[in-house]
Amino acid sequence: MVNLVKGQIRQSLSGYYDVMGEDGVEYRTRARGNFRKKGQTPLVGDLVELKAEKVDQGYLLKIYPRKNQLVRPPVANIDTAVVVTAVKEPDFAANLLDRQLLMLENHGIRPVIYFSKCDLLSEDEASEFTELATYYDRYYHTYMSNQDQVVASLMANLKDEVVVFMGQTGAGKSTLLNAIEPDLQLETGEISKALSRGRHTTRKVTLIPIRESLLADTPGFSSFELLDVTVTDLPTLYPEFRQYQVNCKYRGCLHLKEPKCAVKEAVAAGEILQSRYDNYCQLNELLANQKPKYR
Ligand SMILES: Nc1nc2c(ncn2[C@@H]2O[C@H](COP(=O)(O)OP(=O)(O)OP(=O)(O)O)[C@@H](O)[C@H]2O)c(=O)[nH]1
Ligand SMILES: [Zn+2]
Repeated sequence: MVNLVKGQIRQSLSGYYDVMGEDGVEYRTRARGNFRKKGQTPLVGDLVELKAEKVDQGYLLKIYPRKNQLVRPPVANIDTAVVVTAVKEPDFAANLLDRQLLMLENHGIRPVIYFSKCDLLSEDEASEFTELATYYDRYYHTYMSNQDQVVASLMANLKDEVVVFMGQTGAGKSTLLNAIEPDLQLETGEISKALSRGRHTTRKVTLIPIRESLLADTPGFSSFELLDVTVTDLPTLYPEFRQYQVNCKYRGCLHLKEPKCAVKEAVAAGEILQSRYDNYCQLNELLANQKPKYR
């Protein structure tokens, strides 16, 4: 008897896709040539339909439309990305954090911020960062690594979601994933990673069920590519701009040189963080000078 089942790809490894069926059964499947012809590659996180004579001999029939997808890690239908950002070592860079937040907003992925290495801050620096974290927390859930029960609060926020971890190299992604699930035993630190380079030659991506969420065990990297965003869409990716722009005098105000701009007034009044606004102006210039893309 041949079974037709709907499910979600939970793991991809050397051309095999392990699918958790809606019937609670795990199927090992392959993609037939029909996907290649269409130029489609199944991704972990994909909602699929499959046919299986035996649980280890299924094949994928259909991939349902994705709500989003990332390149690194290659995962589809992501609900939330935890942006791991070191407050020190490497030095905190507000514009890097902001770019990651924008990229995620643009993909329809909810960003959550995790400030790592807070234990390295002096008392003065710590109070400065707490202020910064409080600002970001108004618009995104924000955690500081030295908070009490930080892993438990973070995980409570990620229930029933597909979650990826991202951030600069050395930010502490593997360390955080290990704290969430010690069984992962991900290597941390540059030296141990350098020693084992080349050992893991197969590319495996897994969504692991941990405390009622599905976590990608492969951390992602920050993307420094130019955003695929128009100059007019850019300000809509800043939640605090969205909040103030209704009071701008001009419709479609880009908050640059326009008079009576509520966003600029909020920056001047210290209600919007100067670094966020400066970063916006920089990106606007970058996008405005970007060569048009022909598709
Ligand atoms: N003091 C302190 N060190 C940390 C913390 N989190 C991570 N580290 C250290 O920072 C270094 C990098 O951490 P990793 O977890 O390997 O960073 P990563 O983001 O996975 O790095 P890549 O795999 O290179 O992208 C390691 O030496 C960790 O021990 C923290 O909260 N406090
Ligand atoms: Zn404005």
